[in-house]
Amino acid sequence: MVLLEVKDLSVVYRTPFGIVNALNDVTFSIDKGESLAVVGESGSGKSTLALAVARLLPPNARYVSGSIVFDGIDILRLSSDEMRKIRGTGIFMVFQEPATSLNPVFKVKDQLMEAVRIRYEREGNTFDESKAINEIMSVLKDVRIPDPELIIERYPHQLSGGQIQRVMIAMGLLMRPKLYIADEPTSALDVTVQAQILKLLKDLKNEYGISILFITHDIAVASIIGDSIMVLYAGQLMELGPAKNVIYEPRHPYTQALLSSIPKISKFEGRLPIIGGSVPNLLNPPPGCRFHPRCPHRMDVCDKVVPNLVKVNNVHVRCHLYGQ
Ligand SMILES: Nc1ncnc2c1ncn2[C@@H]1O[C@H](COP(=O)(O)OP(=O)(O)OP(=O)(O)O)[C@@H](O)[C@H]1O
Repeated sequence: MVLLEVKDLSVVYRTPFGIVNALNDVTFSIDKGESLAVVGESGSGKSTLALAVARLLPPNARYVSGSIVFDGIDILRLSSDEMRKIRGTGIFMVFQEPATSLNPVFKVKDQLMEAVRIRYEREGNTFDESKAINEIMSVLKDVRIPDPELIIERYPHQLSGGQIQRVMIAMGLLMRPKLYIADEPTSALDVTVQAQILKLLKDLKNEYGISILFITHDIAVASIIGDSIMVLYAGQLMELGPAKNVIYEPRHPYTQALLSSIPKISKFEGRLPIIGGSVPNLLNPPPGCRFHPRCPHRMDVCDKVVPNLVKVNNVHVRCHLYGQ
């Protein structure tokens, strides 16, 4: 069953220097209980996509086209109040900087209590403090927080990055959203903690049937967390499909280049140079395929015509190598 369906989504930012074309015609869906990892270099539009889905784009952003249907509701048509109700309960988002997601003046316990209270309210139940505390302790154990009794009495600044991240994951679970959006939630953490949190997210996805939209610049991380992977480049969706296909039979030259930087999981070891050049300035994106200036397989057509998204087996790819 489809939970989130995004069609032809384009987003721009207005800036003093002109219009930044951050997302162009992005189409994808996420089923209930499925995870999609979005991967691409810095500036490819990943955060813009996550914020667009949660309707948390900054004021200088504008939806140019497309639709976002969440749980059967076209969320671009909702009022801010209606959207607020969906956020937190239907859609929960953990930001890149987890430290800024918690309120510095309240103890962890109060903030988790509030999350439970919001859910009780949504479900039409009367808030019961002792029941809520039991639930909080049980979820903190699920997220492998050591000494939860001590942690809940602390303020956010008294926690480590890994602890804050786990508290945020716990908060998401207490809210029981249908869609959990995580924007680079592990990138500030050390590798061991990153691996633990990814495993935890996967376990929780399976246990609670939560859908996940996971943003990362690291295709190795994407391959761990994503049932499917979307490769974004300069605001264009380049490849989208089941993780195993994208990782083991990458079709787009950009996906291949991303994979060549982690030879261990790729059969492309040593066959492609590490990707040269950088993501273009989106005030003035390259015409045609936005990857063409860096592409080792560039053809005459590539700087003239935007390739269509074509289906090759069960993967969608936007590249002239695969026809129009
Ligand atoms: N508030 C903003 N105003 C103007 N331009 C913006 C704004 N936020 C992002 N951009 C631009 O939009 C494009 C996409 O940015 P976005 O942050 O979505 O990419 P990203 O892939 O998430 O990158 P990163 O990994 O660095 O966060 C970039 O060119 C960026 O400079």
